[in-house]
Amino acid sequence: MAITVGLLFGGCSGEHEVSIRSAQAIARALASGGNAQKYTVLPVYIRKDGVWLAGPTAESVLTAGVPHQEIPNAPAVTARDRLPQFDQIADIDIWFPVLHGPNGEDGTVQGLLTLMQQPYVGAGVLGSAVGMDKIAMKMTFAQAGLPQVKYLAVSRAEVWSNPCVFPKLCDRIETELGYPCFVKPANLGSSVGIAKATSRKELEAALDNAASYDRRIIVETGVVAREVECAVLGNDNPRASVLGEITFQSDFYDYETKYTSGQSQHTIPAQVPDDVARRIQEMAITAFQAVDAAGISRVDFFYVEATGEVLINEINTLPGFTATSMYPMMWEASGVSFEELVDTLIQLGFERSSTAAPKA
Ligand SMILES: Nc1ncnc2c1ncn2[C@@H]1O[C@H](COP(=O)(O)OP(=O)(O)OP(=O)(O)O)[C@@H](O)[C@H]1O
Ligand SMILES: C[C@@H](N)C(=O)O
Ligand SMILES: [Mg+2]
Ligand SMILES: [Mg+2]
Repeated sequence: MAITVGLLFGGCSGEHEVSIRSAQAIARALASGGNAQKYTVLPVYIRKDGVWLAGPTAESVLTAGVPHQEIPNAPAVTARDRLPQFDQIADIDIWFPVLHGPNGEDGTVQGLLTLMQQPYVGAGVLGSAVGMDKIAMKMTFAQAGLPQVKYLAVSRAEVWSNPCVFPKLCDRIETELGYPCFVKPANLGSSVGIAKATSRKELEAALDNAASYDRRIIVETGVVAREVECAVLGNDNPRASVLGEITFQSDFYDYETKYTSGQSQHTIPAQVPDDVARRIQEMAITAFQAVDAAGISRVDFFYVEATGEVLINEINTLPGFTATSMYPMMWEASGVSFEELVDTLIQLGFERSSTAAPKA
């Protein structure tokens, strides 16, 4: 009998639209070749307001590729409306959370599925939470000996609450990091809410904007470097893909550059010396294990060619699967087709859930 995969997508996150595009690609791969007989896909869509929808609405969002339009003047949503309708999801054998960003890639959904004793693809609560929060992630990477850019952790309260604190905060950033610096909401992805600041005025605006997305904000020294990524696949013995390099004309790899076809170029395998490639692959595995990721991750790096220095930027425990996303492309170039990749991820999800279950 076919395995029913609960394809969980959408979500309360600034990456909602990206999640829909990733889910479309995964649904196609699960319906192709040998996977078509092996798997039945049951789409489960989480609306931006947190309501879970299975059935025809989820199917139509997946087909159309656009978020569900909320009904004007609809009654206020209650906690009860948000909860998944269990009669519709009772047949699911394993969940594939294709959710990017907060409320999905951050351990929240993983916690719910763990409590329900449901197998799922990807990292558990710890790996998802640590991998999502760029401040916790960087502290973990530092502990694991991974080199990274200098950064400062900032809170929304420092940015918003007290007019005397804010100028001092900006002074500290200027003294300790200087310009250019990158201001980011700690818990987000797809470059949503990220800005490069080259002056005090830009820094102030960037902090205010990042604070609108998250209580936790990170400010980093800006580096001039090549951007290289590595895909990781596996549980306790993860393997690293060949590397990919991204190039673009824009100031940095922002949302539009990421998701508009033709705005970025991908070179896979990345043209870097063999020893550098090996070092980056090792660092990717170290990062994966340091945060306790599982199944899947993409690790992003800066390679400063002039000095040979490699700095880790971040890990993504549920990387994008869109047409311009690197994770499936790097595996394709490493000899793992998209169909094989989603099949492997599901098998790894079953394996992980059988070994992660606590002794009651
Ligand atoms: N410290 C930095 N120095 C130079 N460029 C940076 C720095 N931090 C981020 N960038 C630029 O911003 C982009 C997005 O940063 P980052 O990967 O941290 O964000 P993200 O939102 O988690 O992205 P995603 O999850 O989609 O990969 C980088 O790919 C790079 O182009
Ligand atoms: C989806 C996006 N956060 C990525 O890492 O690909
Ligand atoms: Mg990210
Ligand atoms: Mg990144």
